[in-house]
Amino acid sequence: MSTDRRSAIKNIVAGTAALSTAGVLGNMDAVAQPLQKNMPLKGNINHSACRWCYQDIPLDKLCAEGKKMGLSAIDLVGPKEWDTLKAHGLHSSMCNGAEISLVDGFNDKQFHAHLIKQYSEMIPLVAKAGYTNLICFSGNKRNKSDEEGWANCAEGLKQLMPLAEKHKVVLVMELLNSKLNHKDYQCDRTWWGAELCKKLGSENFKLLYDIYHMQIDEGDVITNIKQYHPYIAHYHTGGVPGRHEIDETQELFYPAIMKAILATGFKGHVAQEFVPTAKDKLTSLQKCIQICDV
Ligand SMILES: O=C(O)C(=O)CO
Repeated sequence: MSTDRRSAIKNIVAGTAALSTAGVLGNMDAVAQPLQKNMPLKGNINHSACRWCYQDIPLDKLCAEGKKMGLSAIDLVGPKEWDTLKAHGLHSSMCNGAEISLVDGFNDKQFHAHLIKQYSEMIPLVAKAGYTNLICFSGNKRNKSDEEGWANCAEGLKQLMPLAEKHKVVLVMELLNSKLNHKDYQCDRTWWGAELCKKLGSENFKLLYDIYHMQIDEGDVITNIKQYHPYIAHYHTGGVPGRHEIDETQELFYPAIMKAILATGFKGHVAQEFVPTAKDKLTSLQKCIQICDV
């Protein structure tokens, strides 16, 4: 290598290190950097984390530690735990507790009576607590075509829309992969969920775009977010493959995904839903928040 070329490369490396130390590259290099304990958050992304990923940590501790690292909400918590969130000044960004299960959902008429009763009871509770998003699921296909799934979901959900609209609650159907984790789940493609939103024609039914699940089933994450964002109320994260930390050990580049989400004008929450591999799960959570803090 010529001396000129070698010294040019040295200069680039030194320059990059200097920029990085000064924090100029910000979270674009947070992916591969160790956690920066006192890095202030930028305030553009509303950060949340899913309760189930930290089951062995008492909710009170998760809230206290989460708040310190910049969480403004916790996901997938039901009425019994809302008081704990409130005591810490945290929002419930995706309420649960009305669903039967991921496999038994709105795409099957045999569950409609039960689901309508449960959601009719839960919607006013969500509203009274000052929350908006309530999770729901399509259920498994069990040989139903796309058309039958859409028709059944629409028939069941339509009965809940007037109550949801009255209480300003949004029923949010989660997109899950059917290739690996939830075989036979029906709402497994963004276009399928968006079509259901169109059939319902209500701002009170939207989608939870789970970045981990959708990378597995359809990829094109940023393109799909750009195309379908009017139907998306909420986002979940997770590293692919493995659903672990969203750092340099996996294939998605979360800072770019977060920038694409912000560019759509999104004002909701992004909830971390990776299963930590690190012994110190809360340090992992803080680092993943930093990665997403664009
Ligand atoms: O169970 C799962 O895989 C989920 O993503 C639920 O949010």
